Amino acid sequence: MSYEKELAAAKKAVSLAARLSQEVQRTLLQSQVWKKSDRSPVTAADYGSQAVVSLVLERELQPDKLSLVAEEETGDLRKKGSELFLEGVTTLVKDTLASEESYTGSPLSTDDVLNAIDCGKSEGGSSGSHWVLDPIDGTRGFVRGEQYAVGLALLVEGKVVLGVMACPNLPLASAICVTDKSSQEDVGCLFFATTGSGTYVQSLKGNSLPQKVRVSSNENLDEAKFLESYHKPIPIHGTIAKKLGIKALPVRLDSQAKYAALSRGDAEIYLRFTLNGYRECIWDHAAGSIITTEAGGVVCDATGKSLDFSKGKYLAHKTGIIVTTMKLKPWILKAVRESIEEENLYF
Ligand SMILES: Nc1ncnc2c1ncn2[C@@H]1O[C@H](COP(=O)(O)O)[C@@H](OP(=O)(O)O)[C@H]1O
Ligand SMILES: [Mg+2]
Ligand SMILES: [Mg+2]
Ligand SMILES: [Mg+2]
Repeated sequence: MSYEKELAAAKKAVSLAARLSQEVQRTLLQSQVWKKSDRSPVTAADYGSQAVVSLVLERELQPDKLSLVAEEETGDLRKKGSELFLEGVTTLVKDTLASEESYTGSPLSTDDVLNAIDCGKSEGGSSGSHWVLDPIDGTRGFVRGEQYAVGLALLVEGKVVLGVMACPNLPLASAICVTDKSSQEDVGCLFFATTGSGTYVQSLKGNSLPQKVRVSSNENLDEAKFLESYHKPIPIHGTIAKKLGIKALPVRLDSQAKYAALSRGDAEIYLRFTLNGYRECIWDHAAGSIITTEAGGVVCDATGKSLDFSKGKYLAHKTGIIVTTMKLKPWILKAVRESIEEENLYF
């Protein structure tokens, strides 16, 4: 199956959500950053992006029932005192949809926006088709004015078959080796992949044709570049990198932009070990994983097994996510195994 119609709808949804998020990022004030019950940040862009993607998928695909597994919920938006904020989100969604010719003139109420966000309550699973959405991944990076992504994937019978990811602040040239000023200014990437058809990137501005991307062919660990999350140092990453003989310091990036950067060869390794038994959500990895594997990369857990997206909203895996190239996988897994043993870590 080619998933042509689904891909076109997903690209449209993600591009519009990215447009909304860029608008918010330009004018965001610290006072507009809310805290969720787990203390993590959320903004009008997280809610607005989820509403836009939900509404666009609904309008473009007109499914009997849209099944969407998405990060945001409407509990806080429905509380007393949130009315102004909700009005603001509704205006953002309305203006974003109105910027698309085919959607001009459709009325939209705050209830429509709340219902569109609530549409993301599906639990996913191993049967049927489910869309998986992280409306703003890397909200911390978004708030700092740095990297973030809008990640949308389609799960069919428990397998990711399509992924689209917008990285509005990622240079088209490279996330790491920015050589001249013009390549720094040319930012905003849209990555997409469907099963068996490879991974492509195009400018988010829509002014270039899609280019096929491949992971790095570098086998020399001395020169390998390694990515990790921005927000928390994870000691075992350093142990693994030292064992591998990697000379460069890790490059810290927020969001699934790490998967996208690796898919086009900006870096060879992305390690994601977590502290305190944190459970990974599927929306943090679904789009990124297919974008990497379709570009010839590998995404697995600390034991070398592929990630399983079929168990509901959480990933079922042995702690530690490893993203790398086929060629380097055996070396990384060996270093991971030895580091886990040496540090007496039992996951
Ligand atoms: N303690 C933790 N360990 C690992 N991931 C965490 C975490 N707390 C939150 N996250 C997840 O990590 C994501 C960001 O990943 P990264 O660090 O690669 O930028 C967050 O996505 P959101 O920003 O969408 O909430 C959130 O889901
Ligand atoms: Mg996320
Ligand atoms: Mg998010
Ligand atoms: Mg979040």
